[in-house]
Amino acid sequence: MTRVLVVNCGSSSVKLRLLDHHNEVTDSHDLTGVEGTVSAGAMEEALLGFGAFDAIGHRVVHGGPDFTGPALVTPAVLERLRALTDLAPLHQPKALAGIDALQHLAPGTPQAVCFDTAFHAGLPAAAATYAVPARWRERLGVRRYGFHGLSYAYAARRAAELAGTDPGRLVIAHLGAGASLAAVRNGRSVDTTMGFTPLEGLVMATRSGDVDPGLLVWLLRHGGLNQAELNTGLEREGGLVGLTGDSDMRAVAARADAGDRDAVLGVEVYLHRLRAKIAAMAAALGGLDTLVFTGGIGEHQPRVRAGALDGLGFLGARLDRTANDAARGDAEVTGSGSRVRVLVLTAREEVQVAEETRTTLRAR
Ligand SMILES: Nc1ncnc2c1ncn2[C@@H]1O[C@H](COP(=O)(O)OP(=O)(O)O)[C@@H](O)[C@H]1O
Ligand SMILES: CC(=O)OP(=O)(O)O
Ligand SMILES: [Mg+2]
Repeated sequence: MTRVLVVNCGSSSVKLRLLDHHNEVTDSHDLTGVEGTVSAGAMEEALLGFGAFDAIGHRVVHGGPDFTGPALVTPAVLERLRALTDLAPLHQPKALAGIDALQHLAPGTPQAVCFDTAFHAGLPAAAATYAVPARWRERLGVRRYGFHGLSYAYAARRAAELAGTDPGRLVIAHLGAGASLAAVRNGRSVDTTMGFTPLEGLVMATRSGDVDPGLLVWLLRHGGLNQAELNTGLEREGGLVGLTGDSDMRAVAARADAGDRDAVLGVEVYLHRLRAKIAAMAAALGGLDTLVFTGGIGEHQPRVRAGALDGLGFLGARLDRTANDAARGDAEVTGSGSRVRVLVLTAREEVQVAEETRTTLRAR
């Protein structure tokens, strides 16, 4: 019966949603372009006019090795989350600041933390392990975690509901400011494109995604960069912004349409990587039955969906161009003769967070 205030600190936004006990969003506010942290003052202003709530649920990107499910916020939990800051530098400080702000604004209201990493906690060892020295893996805990799990958990359920059957070998593309893919079977993650941090994999708004690890060593030794500059280049000045000067796919796509050469290349690099990784996820599943697009770009950019499927005909995936261009909200965009169901789903991380928050409170 609990009304839950959900705080979703993404890399490019802070999204506040108040959900009633039916998971209907009754109040909502987005803070966009938020860098670094969120102050209590900003949070208080954003919450003006929101109705009453009984609990608060936070999306926290990194749960490290310890948090494989949601937890109630306690001083000890906060201490453990603070230790993970460098593993998700664009997200973790913001989420912690949000928890702190709400402890001041709504003292006594229970707060839960729900993790992006939890959905991938059961990744098969072959997908979770980097081929690095054993002492790094054992002493430093170097492994692949995976992220966007709250979005994947919701989308996997919703895909089954919409398709009216088990989605089978399911690949979900969460394409927002951050972007990743998950290979899902029977509701479980069997592979994903992000790793130890949310920097691995696809080209993102400001993150490079995959680069040759040898490049990093070379840049430190010969590129005149220190580790802070290397971090900034990969996390904040790479990806679409590094390729085109714009971090927002809307602007990049508009410039590409107008023939801007950097923007054309930016879209090509983005799509080249996306297609390659969709095929890799399909390989982890031994085939592909359902492909889902979600996240700001996945939901709102038909040209990115079309571009991703262009060249993936060998997987049996075809798009209905008209349905793809017209898709609003949750929609099926499968083309005729396609052996793969293609769906567009609105990302609803807040639903997953609200449900996990209620579960955590009940278990208290
Ligand atoms: N209405 C829209 N039309 C086209 N693109 C959009 C739209 N809304 C969002 N996007 C794209 O989605 C990106 C943000 O995705 P989102 O999932 O909201 O990000 P975050 O990672 O902050 O949660 C924007 O940078 C933009 O490129
Ligand atoms: C994990 C991650 O990259 O999240 P977001 O896309 O919200 O920045
Ligand atoms: Mg997001």
